[in-house]
This record gives sequence, structure tokens and C-alpha cells, in this order.
Amino acid sequence: MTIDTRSVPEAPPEVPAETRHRPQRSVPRALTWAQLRAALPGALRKLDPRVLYTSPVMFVVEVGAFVTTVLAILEPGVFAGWTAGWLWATVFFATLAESVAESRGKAQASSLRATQKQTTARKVTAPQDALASGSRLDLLPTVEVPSSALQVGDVVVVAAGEILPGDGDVIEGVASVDESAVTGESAPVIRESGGDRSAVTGGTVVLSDRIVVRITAPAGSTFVDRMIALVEGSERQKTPNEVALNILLTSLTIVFLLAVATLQPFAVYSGSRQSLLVLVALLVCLIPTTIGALLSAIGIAGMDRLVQRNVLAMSGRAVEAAGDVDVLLLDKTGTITYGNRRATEVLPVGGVTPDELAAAARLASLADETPEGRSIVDLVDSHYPSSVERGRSVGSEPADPTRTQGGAGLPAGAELVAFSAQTRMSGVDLPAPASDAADVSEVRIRKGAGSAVQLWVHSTGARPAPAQAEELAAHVDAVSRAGGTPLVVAEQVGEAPARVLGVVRLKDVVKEGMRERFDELRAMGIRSVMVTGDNAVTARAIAAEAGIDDVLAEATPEDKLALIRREQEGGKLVAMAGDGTNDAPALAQSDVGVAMNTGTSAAKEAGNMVDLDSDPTKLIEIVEIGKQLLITRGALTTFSVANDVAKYFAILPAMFMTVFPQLEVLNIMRLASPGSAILSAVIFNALIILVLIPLALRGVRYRPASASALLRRNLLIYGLGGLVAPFVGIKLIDLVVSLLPGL
Ligand SMILES: Nc1ncnc2c1ncn2[C@@H]1O[C@H](COP(=O)(O)OP(=O)(O)OP(=O)(O)O)[C@@H](O)[C@H]1O
Ligand SMILES: [K+]
Ligand SMILES: [Mg+2]
Repeated sequence: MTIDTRSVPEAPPEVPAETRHRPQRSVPRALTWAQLRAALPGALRKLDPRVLYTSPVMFVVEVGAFVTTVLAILEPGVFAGWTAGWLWATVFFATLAESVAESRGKAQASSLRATQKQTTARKVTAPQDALASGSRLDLLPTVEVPSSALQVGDVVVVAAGEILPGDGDVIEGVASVDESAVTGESAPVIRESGGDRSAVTGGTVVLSDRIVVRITAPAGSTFVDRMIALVEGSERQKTPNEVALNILLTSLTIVFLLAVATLQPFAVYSGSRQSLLVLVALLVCLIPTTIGALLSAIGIAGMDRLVQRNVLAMSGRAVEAAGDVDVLLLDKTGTITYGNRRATEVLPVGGVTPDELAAAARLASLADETPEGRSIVDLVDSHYPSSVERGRSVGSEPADPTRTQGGAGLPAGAELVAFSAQTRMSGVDLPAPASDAADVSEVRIRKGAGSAVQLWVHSTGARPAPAQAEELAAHVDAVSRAGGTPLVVAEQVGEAPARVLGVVRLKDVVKEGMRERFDELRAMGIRSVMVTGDNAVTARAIAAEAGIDDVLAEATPEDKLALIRREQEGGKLVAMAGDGTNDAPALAQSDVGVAMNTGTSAAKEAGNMVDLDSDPTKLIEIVEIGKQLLITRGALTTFSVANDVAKYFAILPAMFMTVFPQLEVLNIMRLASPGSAILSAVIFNALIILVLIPLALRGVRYRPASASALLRRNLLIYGLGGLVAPFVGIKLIDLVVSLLPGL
């Protein structure tokens, strides 16, 4: 049985899915009562000091709340009771913020868990020999095992209607797969061996055909497992910026702690000894509680916003780096184009007939498991049937039926020269047929990038006539100018110099809407560069069509890596979008490495983000979210510190008014009494956290603008706002609090 590649729906069925900016997953944006209620248990659990100590500012508040509670019990009173209560409220609002931020991911996690059903896998019992000899795997005996028992390296067969039992790479066959459980996108995608679309995800469903998959992730640490951990926030680690900010906040807390501690001797000396209760209240009002309470929620919400856009960020550091990206590198095939390059035409040179060229191209592709190779066989079989006969006559023995699917039709002893990104060439070495005739000898056929094949031809001693070289150049140029990939086909018989037979045109289509999106990136100050293994003319044609700034053509994986290192040494932050195994080193080296979900597992492992929509321009959203994260954190820090400064003026006059009546001039707010003033400041300090939770979750609005303009705007809003807000807020609260009997 052979796998009929043509039964797969004509490509590209996933076309619109990859660039369509579909409505985001339905999680309510505004804070609802239901969400608050759902977050309540988590918020209470987080009050545990063993959990809370990671946020030093809030830990100090909790200690303060505890101390004031003891004081209120020892010496009950309205002021003591209310202060203790509001200090607990301060801590609680902080844990609530974090819990609400986390609860948004929990809904997603539970829908993902639903895909993790225990399934039965059909495991190939002894794949080693078949793997070594390249023969068919799907004909080997299998045993049924539970999916949880699968190990890395196991080989399983999955047919239409079955659920993929784990993460892996397709090593044989091609199938359409429904990945909606993971990506939320209902259009099926093609998964096939050999190319850059070989990765499959456990829990997704095979819709047509039959594939053989090699398992790449142990049960329990699959892509979906990692996705769940990610959206739940359980794997979240503090990012470098967060750590730095936490150190700053901790230092400020220590400074204020010392300031409040040294206040008492002065107070005693001036005859106005302060109660411990008042000192604690003063301390809490002075330390940066607002940002301390919201810091973690801001980070979680940023990650969550990415998930809403179908991007999985494996590291928070990458999200922050995205906010400052200068250069975006993209590979061409599968990233800017749909990636199912199909052979559409053969263009012979030097008197070679189309049938001759087609036959050679077919022979060179029979064992080529890449999509390009398969598409050549398809083209020749359907459009040049007479050449297939000619191809057969080369061999003297019938083909070995157990050979790999593509290898059927090749004579015994034929040796495959597999495609690699380094050589940019593939082909076949055919043995001399067993015959007495003296003129039969072995035949070598090569196909690949023009420069690579021409080098090979040259190495056999061939010196093509200028007229023929020109004819070839004209074909290569014509295909390239149209944005196609020209594959040059050449043949060597015996030890004679090789000769070029012609060109096969591979066509690929640029994904929709690229141009507008790259324009947008430019407006954000990000330069886009296409790095491709394809020739310069094709690269430029595609770059022009997609609206990309720059190209690096004929690039090997090493060249891609070197380009990134060069940019980084120049102080640039580099983002890379790619899908292939040959992109993996570059994805790993870049500061932000976005792997297409359609790509290989190697690419997904190497990057620090995966875009489930396989849309390279998703970087626009990623950058916006990164910038928004940094801006939100900055804005709320500014607000928090400005706020605390303003509280001095509410509390200090109240503390010392009795001994220094001159301080009355500072009491510009005309607060009712010292007790009411201090309590109002404490209440304001707690309420402001609650008020700012929605902003922390939603993020400060980001519009493309220069960094200095953004800074000016934010200083004005959050700096000045932070100074003014306490005066208004504390005064209003004081009006209510002063009505309390017994204060
Ligand atoms: N199966 C194949 N046989 C022979 N040559 C191939 C085959 N596939 C691709 N090539 C040639 O090798 C070149 C490099 O292909 P490769 O897929 O490595 O490119 P790349 O670096 O991933 O860049 P991109 O994905 O942007 O095309 C192609 O441009 C093509 O000329
Ligand atoms: K404070
Ligand atoms: Mg590629």
C-alpha cells in the first residue's frame, strides 16, 4: 500500500488561517464579579507568609497588619481596630490582584486539559532495522500501548480518525490534521515527513491518510503540558527587569523602615512619643505598596495577553526583550510564504526534451522525502506520463516493494543523496545496469539551487558552452524574477563531464496581508530582513512583494547565525521568525525567537515563543505587548512613589501637630483630627491598589511614539496624577471617617 499524497486536499487549505487576525479567545477583558469570586480562594491562600515573603514590600505590610492586630487586641479601640483591618485589606488586595491575573489562564488550562485524554497508541515493535534501511515503516507489526507509556524515540502509526498519542515528528507519509484543540483554528493543516511541516502535537486529530510518527517528548512534558503550565503561571519566573525593580522596592522599604525607626527618638526628645500603631501606619503609607502589590499581576497579565493572541512565550525575559527589538529576521519558505513549494513546470536547455528532463528530475526525486521532492514526482506523473516509462528503463531489476514510499520505482542499489541546507542539493546515484554492453555505466543525477548544482557540474570537469550557460541563466532568472525557486537538474554518465538538463520551477505563494504588516513594523522602528537559502533574485522578488526591507540570500544555517551575532554585537536586539530545522540555531541565538507552529519540533524547541497561528508578523503584537508591559510597570512605579511622597503631608502634620502647632500650615487638607488623618491615609493606600487592578491587568495603552514622548506623557499622567490623587482621595475619605464615633 502506498500513501497517496494526492488524496490530501489541494494545498494550501490552511491559507487564510495563518494570516487572518481572528477574534481572540473569548476571555472577558473587563473585571467581573464572577472573576473576583473565582479568584478569592487563591487570594486567601497567597496570604500565607511562606508564599508572600517573595514580595518584600507586601511582606512588611503583613507583618505590620499582624502587629497592629495584636495591639488592637491588647488595647481595643476604634482607631486600632480600623487600622489593623485596613492593613489586612492592603495585603489582601495585593494577593487578589495576583490571583485574578492567574485565574484568567486557569480557564484556558482546563480547556487544554480536555485534550489530554488517555489514548491507545499503535507502536511499531521493532522500527530500528526499517529505520536503518529506509524501508516502509507502516507495514511493520505494531502493538497497542497506552499513550502514557510512550517514550522518546518510539515510533507509532496514526491513521485517519485517530488522536495523536504524543508530540513527535512525522517520519513517513502526509496527512491533514485538525489542530483546533490546541490552536483554536478549525481549518485543517497539512503535516508531512521530510519538510519543515513535520511536527505534530499530542491530542490533535488526524483527519485523512496515515502517518508514521517518531515521539519526541516524554508523556507528561509535552507541548500541551508546557502550555498548561504556562497559562496557569505555575512555571512563571521573575524576569530580569522584575528582579531589578524588586530590589529597588526592597531598598526603598528598608530606607523607610530606618527613617520611621529613627523618628521615635526625635519624637521622644520633642515630647511627642508616637504609638507603635501610628508608626506602623506611617511605614505602610510610605513604602511603595501600590507597585509592590501589582508587580506580579502586571507580569502575569502580559503573558496572558500573549496567550490571547495565540502566542506561547516560554520566557518572560523574551517578552520584555520584544519591547525593545530593533531587527526582525525571517526565513522565506513557510514563514513569509505558505511553504508548500510545488513543482509546476520543467524548462529544458541545450536540446534536451521536456520528457528527458522530467524523467531525470523524477528519478532524482523518487527517494527525496521533502515536499519539494514529492511535488516533482507528482508533476511528472500527472503531466509527463511518457517520461515515467523512460525512467523505468534505466533500472534492470524491479523495484524493491519494501523500500520507502518515495523510493518505489528506483532500481535496486540506487543511492539517495539526501537534501541538506548546507549543500542545497539532492539527487540519486544509479548503478550501472547488469549488462554486457560496454556503453552502460552508472548515472548520477543532481537537482538543487542553481549555484550549488553548477558548482557540482564544474567539479566533474564540465565547461558548458556560453550559449547553453546563457540559456540556463535566462530560465533561472525568469523563474526567480517571478518569485519562484528554480531547481537546476544535471546528470553525469560514467566519468564523463556532467551536463545541465534544465530547470524545474517551484512555486510558492506569499501569505496574505504581509505588506501592510511590514509597513506597521517599519512605523515601530523595526527593520525586517529576509534570510533564505534561496537565490538572490528570488529572494528580492519575494521581499519586494511582501514589503521587506532587506534580504540575505543563499544563506546556510551558519550564515543566519553569523548575521544575528553581528547585529547583537552592534548592540541590537534581534527577533527571528522561522519554521525549519535549519532555522533552529538562529532561533536559539536571537533574543526573541518565534517559531511557527507549522514548523519542526527542532525549531519549536529552539525558539522562546511559538506562534500557534504561524504568522511571522505576529511580532507586531508581541512587540506591542512587550512595550506595554514595560510601560505599565514604569507608569505604576512612578505613580506609586509619587503617591507615597504626597502622603507625608497627610500624616506628618497629624503626628506632630499637638507639640508643633506651627505644623498647622502644612495641614492644607484641613483633615478632621490626627486619628482621622492617619486612618484616611491608610485606607486610601489600600483602596488605590484595588482601583488600579484593572489597569494592571489591561495594561497602559501603547501607541507607536518615540520613547521620550512616551516618557513625558507618562510622567505627566502618572507622576503628577500620583502627587495629586492622595490629596483628593484622603480628603474625601476623611470626610467619611471623621463621622466614625469614638475616633
Ligand atoms: N528537495 C530539494 N532538493 C534539492 N534542492 C532543494 C530541495 N529543497 C530546496 N532546495 C534548494 O535549496 C535551497 C535552500 O533550501 P532551504 O529549505 O534550506 O532554504 P531555507 O534556508 O530554509 O530558506 P527558506 O525557507 O527561506 O527557503 C532552496 O532555495 C532550493 O534551491
Ligand atoms: K504606600
Ligand atoms: Mg525554511
